[in-house]
This record gives sequence, C-alpha cells and structure tokens, in this order.
Amino acid sequence: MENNKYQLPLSNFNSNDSYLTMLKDNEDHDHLSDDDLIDNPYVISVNNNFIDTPNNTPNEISLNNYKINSLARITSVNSGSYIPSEDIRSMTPLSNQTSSGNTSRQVSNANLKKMMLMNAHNKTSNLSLSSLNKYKVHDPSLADKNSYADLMSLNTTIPNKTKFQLHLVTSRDEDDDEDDFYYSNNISKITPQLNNSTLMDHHSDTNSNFSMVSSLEQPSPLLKNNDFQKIKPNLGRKYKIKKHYKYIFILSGLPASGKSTLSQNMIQFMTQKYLRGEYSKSILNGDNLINHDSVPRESSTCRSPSSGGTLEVDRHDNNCINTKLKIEIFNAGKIRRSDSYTKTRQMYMMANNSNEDLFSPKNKSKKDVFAKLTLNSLFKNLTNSENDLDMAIFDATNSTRERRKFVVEEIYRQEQALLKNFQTMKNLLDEDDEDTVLEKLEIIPVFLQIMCTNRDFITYNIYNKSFNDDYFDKPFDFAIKDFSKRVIYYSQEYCPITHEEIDELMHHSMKGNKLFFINLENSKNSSYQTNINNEDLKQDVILNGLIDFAKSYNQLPESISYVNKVESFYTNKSIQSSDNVKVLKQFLNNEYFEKLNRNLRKTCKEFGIDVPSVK
Ligand SMILES: Nc1ncnc2c1ncn2[C@@H]1O[C@H](COP(=O)(O)OP(=O)(O)OP(=O)(O)O)[C@@H](O)[C@H]1O
Ligand SMILES: O=P(O)(O)OC[C@H]1O[C@](O)(CO)[C@@H](O)[C@@H]1O
Repeated sequence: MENNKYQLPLSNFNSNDSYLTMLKDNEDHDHLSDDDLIDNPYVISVNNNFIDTPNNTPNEISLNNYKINSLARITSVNSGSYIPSEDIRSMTPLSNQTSSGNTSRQVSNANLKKMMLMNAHNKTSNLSLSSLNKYKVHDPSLADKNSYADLMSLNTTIPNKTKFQLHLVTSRDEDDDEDDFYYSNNISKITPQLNNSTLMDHHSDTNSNFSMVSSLEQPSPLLKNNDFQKIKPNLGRKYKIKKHYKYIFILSGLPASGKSTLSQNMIQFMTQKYLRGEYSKSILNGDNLINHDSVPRESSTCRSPSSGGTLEVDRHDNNCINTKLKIEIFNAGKIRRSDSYTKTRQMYMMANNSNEDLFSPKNKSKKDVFAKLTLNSLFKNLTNSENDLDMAIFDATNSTRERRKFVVEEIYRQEQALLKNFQTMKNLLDEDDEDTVLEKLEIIPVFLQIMCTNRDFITYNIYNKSFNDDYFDKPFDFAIKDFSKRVIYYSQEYCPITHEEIDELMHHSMKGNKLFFINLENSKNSSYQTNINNEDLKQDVILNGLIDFAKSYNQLPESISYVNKVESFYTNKSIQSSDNVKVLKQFLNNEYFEKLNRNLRKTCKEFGIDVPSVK
C-alpha cells in the first residue's frame, strides 16, 4: 500500500456523524454556503479507482449516475490523525457557538483545510494533504440542479500498520425530504467496485489498510430495516484496555481571591502525598477488570468497575495515575497576556476609559475568547498521550453561570469525542490481537471554588496583585486603581457556585455524569463545603487528596505563613506608614467595600442565592 493517491472527504470530523445529509441542492440559496459542504463528505475515489465511476475533469467531477448506492467515507486514519471537532470549534469565536456547541457551519473551508493540514502533519500520521477541490455531483433526477461536494486530495505513503476506517453510505429506496444516505453495516450494499477492490482484502485483516466499519449510532427514526443496525460490541476479543482517568479542575472565584495560590498549594500537597504505590495497593486493589460492554461512563473515577467482565484487562502498571502525579495549570490570564503582547506589544488591552476595559462586563465576549483558547490548550495537552498529564487546572475566574455551563458542556463534548475515538479504535482492532493495549481516557471534572470574604485579606491580596505581570511596567498607584476596578467589574456579574447549580449542570450538561464540587474559603480558619461523599472518597484517590487538602489546609505551613504575613502586614508600622499602603487605603476604603457588597447582593438576589458579604 505505498504511494497511493486518495481522495479524502473534506470533513471527517462532524461530531454528529451517525448519518450524513444528502448533498445540498445548488438552487437552494439557503444552503449555498461553503460550510454546508462540510456536511457532505464523500470519498469517491480510492486508489484512483472511482467507486461510482464519475467522469473526471481537471477540477470538477460529475457523478452522472444518481444511483450512487454506496459511497465510502473515511472517518479515521489511525488515532493520531483523528480530527476532533473541538479543534474546529477553537477556530470560531465562543460567542458564535450555538447552545448545542455546533459550530461547524461557521468554519470556513480555509480554516478547515488548515485543520486538515495541521492534522496531517501530526507526526503519528505521516500523511500530507495536497489540495482542496470542489466536485460537482450532478443529479439528473433533479433536472438541472447540481450539488457540490468538497473533497481533499491526499497524497500519501501509508505508514505500516495505518488503518483506515471506511464507512459505507448507502442510499435508501424511499424518497423523501429526509437524509438520503445512511451508514450501513450491510456488506451486500457495498458497491461492486469497492467490494472487489484490493483495498478490501476480505481474507486477510493484516494486509489490508482498510477495515470496514459502519456505525449507526442514531439510526433514522424512519429506518425499520434490519440492514441498518447498531454494531454490537465485539465480545470475546483478546486485546486489552487500559483505562486512564484524567481530571479537570475548574477554578472559580473573584480576582485576587487566591485561586492560583491555593491550587498551587493543592498541587504541592497532592504530589507530595500521593506518589505511586502509596495508594495503589489499598485503593485500586482488584481493579483489574473492565467490562467491554459498558461503554458509557456513569459516575466513575478510579473506582472498581464491575467485575465479571469478559475480557482480560491490563491496567497500566496496575495504576491509574503516573509515578508522580502530573498536573498542569492552564491560566487564562497568561494566555491573554501573551496573546495581547504578541499583537499589541502592550501587556493587555488598556483601560483608558471604562468601555474599553477588557474586564468590564461589556467586554465579556473578549474575555471568553481567551478562556476558550485556554480551554482548548488544556484539552489538547490533557488528551495528548505523550504529555501523560493526570490533571489539568483551568485557572480563570469562571465567575458566571453562563461560563461554567459552557465549560462543562465543552468537557462533555470532549468526553464524547474521546469515547468515539476509543470505539473507532476498538472496531479497528484485529479480533485476536492479544498484544494491543487500547487506552480509554475518561475525564473527571471538579469545580474548585475559592472564596475570600475577609476585607483585610482581600486588601492584602490586591496589594500583592499590583506586582503581577499585568503591571510590571506600571506605577503602583495605577496598578492598585486598575486592579480594584477589575474586582468591582467582576462583582457586577459574579455568581457563586451552589449545590443546586452543580446538580443542574450534572443532569443537563453532563447528561447524568458526575460533577464534583468543593468550595474552599481562603482566610484564617478556612472551611469547606463539598458534594464529594464518602462513597466517592473510597474509590477515588484524587478526590481523596483534594478533601485531605481542604481538611488540613489550616495546618499547612503555606496557610500559616499566609495568615502570619497578612497579620504582620497590618501590624507592622513601617509597612502601614509606607506610601504604597497609603495609596492602597485610598482606593480600598469603606466606600469601595460597600460598593462591592452592593454588587454581590444584587447578582445573588437575581439568582436567589446566599450573599457572600465581605466583612
Ligand atoms: N492562600 C494564600 N496563601 C498565600 N498567599 C495568598 C493566598 N491567597 C492569596 N494570596 C496572595 O494574594 C495574591 C492573589 O492571589 P491569587 O493570585 O492566587 O488570586 P487569584 O484568585 O488567582 O487572582 P486572579 O483571578 O486575579 O488571577 C497572591 O499573589 C498572593 O500573594
Ligand atoms: O475568563 P475569566 O473567567 O474572566 O478569567 C480570566 C481572568 O481572570 C484573571 O485572572 C482575573 O484577574 C485575569 O488575569 C484573567 O484574564
């Protein structure tokens, strides 16, 4: 299988690809946008053999025969070059997302091509894409109406062991306005050319780069035919599955509440305490079987799955996390700074007047862009097996319900993409492949809310914030004025997380999957509230570590030293009489805190929740 020319579908990453929509009618101007073509990905030529014998013209191919009863669609080329729809979303602004997150219509072909190329350069795939062509598909039964499909030409040398997955798209006989093509797993429906093709080596799995797999996850409600069935799990296979749990901690809280500091403390606590071996024996003992049938996760973490699974499972070194817990923080502020600096040579969009201030609620969508970039980078790093990350921390204020819902929905979508990828890979495996270990990633999301309601602590924190990277080239009074205004801006919209909100997110955005939450106070004698219960703790080492951290925080040297520093900040006469502290008190006065409390009360009243008043 060397040096073959392929024509690949332009889009093999429609997240909802259980069936395809029929090519759009060219006369229908509502459907004329380039992006509609994304939904119509076909392979019409494989190995220079056209599956449905179109007439080939340099840049345009007409499929004269409307009775295309089989088209092949390549949906994956190994796992490395699987294109998750999240990548596409990352190229579209957050504000353009629909509530369902489907942004595929907003992606231009140029971006799509870029995605394909980026993906093709992925070192595991070794593939190179050459050109993007438009092909005309003529449908004589519809008079002079033409439809178009975009196809990508792919010049490639297929590396050893590369597997392609072909989905066969088969037309139905009934003619109605519904989608006309469906995936079929009925081999008799394959067009004879494809069936006879050497691509499909039906006798030898090992020699063929192509395996035919059709999944019909959401069959059309109109389908009654047995030809179109969900593929059954392949019971009795011998490959092994390695489950790998990845945690996403989503921080939430007002600016300067201590989110970054506390999460760093937590990382240190967990990485010191939870080294390999300390927990694996007691907690994961016996956790060496998973049932291949139970694909969707209910509320699982590093917990013992139901035993009695039919297959042997190799849990990677009998552990679900690395030698040393590997955690990375993805900070939206850092991404904003580096992005703004690259573009404007300024540290961030400056606040000459309040309308232009990035932190004003009016500029919410701009902040959302940075949050989205950060989240995408987080997903990319967390799911990249080379990074071997156990946990990613999404460090942003995530201070509104709207934002948190978005984050949770993105995580859910990411989970679904991972699951789909896993299922695709599973379907590609040879039945008796005992050596293969298939990795199954699952994401466990945890909200970590940090609250600081003590006026002295907030003042001290803001004082320290004036030395951060946003203000490295600004005088102290500018920094204090600017940051204190930032806190006021956020307080206009800030809505603390409640248990009710988490329940709501769990049921609607996570479709019943568990979502963990902990609220930690950042002050002297800090306390916490959580929805993590004893059952969860028994089965999950990371949640265990988190609760341990919350329980022991007051006794940790970091916390003691923080409280001491705040105390001496207020008792040390020379600090208190310094010019900087005079400026600080000038801005952070009674009036300021009254305003802060007023704002907090207003939003909390709107949502009918308890007000975290600052004293
Ligand atoms: N628990 C703590 N221990 C030590 N220092 C703290 C603690 N909480 C806050 N601080 C101090 O307050 C400053 C602000 O805290 P931090 O940067 O962690 O807040 P944040 O909520 O992440 O802020 P932002 O949202 O603006 O990034 C820190 O620079 C640190 O000096
Ligand atoms: O996107 P969000 O939730 O506003 O949070 C990100 C912002 O939070 C901050 O940490 C608040 O100070 C900024 O540095 C950053 O831009």
